[in-house]
Amino acid sequence: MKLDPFYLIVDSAAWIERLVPLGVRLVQLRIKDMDEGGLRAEIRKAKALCARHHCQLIVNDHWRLAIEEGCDFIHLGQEDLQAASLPEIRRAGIRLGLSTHDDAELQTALAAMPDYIALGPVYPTILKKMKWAPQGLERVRAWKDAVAPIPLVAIGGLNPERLDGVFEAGADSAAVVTDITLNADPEARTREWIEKTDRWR
Ligand SMILES: Cc1ncc(COP(=O)(O)OP(=O)(O)O)c(N)n1
Ligand SMILES: Cc1nc(C(=O)O)sc1CCOP(=O)(O)O
Ligand SMILES: [Mg+2]
Repeated sequence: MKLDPFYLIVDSAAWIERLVPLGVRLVQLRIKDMDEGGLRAEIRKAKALCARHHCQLIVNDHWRLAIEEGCDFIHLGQEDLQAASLPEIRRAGIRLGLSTHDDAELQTALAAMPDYIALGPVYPTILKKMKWAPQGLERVRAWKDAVAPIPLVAIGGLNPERLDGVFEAGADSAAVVTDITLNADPEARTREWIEKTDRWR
């Protein structure tokens, strides 16, 4: 499976409505702290927008709702995976991306045979407090050797200047939140990401 090299992560369908029409091909809806009705409405809206704009939607965390809403790709962290039912996910035929941060997590992820494996944080991130030190590019290289042919997603502190480094180290896709959502001009920054990832597409 080929992932687009630009993997946008946002926390609302409103962001998807704003940025996906610019040409984003891979987007994750990552919503924390919302009631089930609100989540369902956001997922439904995100799914419709992504279908209209030929963008792959990946739903973070809320795998049951994603299945119920007819989505076809989810992302889970290691704790999410422990609480989830892999057989149910497989029965639904939904694709699965998994987070990893160390060797033990990598072994757990490989055993689940996911559709991609994410490694982070490659650089320091301001989005959330993490217990892992930045992994660095050597770690991206080591992960690529361990996961291939499963696609590798790099995440954490990425910006356009860091993209060539992570792709040269073996990442297949680069995931981003704050470099875009906290940018003074998110639309212009999104276009910059699309352009900068073009040679890796
Ligand atoms: C592409 C990608 N990689 C990693 C994560 C992090 O997932 P997780 O560890 O479950 O943490 P939360 O994002 O749920 O806070 C991700 N969401 N996407
Ligand atoms: C959501 C997330 N997961 C990570 C991991 O390492 O698993 S790093 C991260 C935050 C990514 O945001 P930004 O691009 O703003 O650094
Ligand atoms: Mg999670």
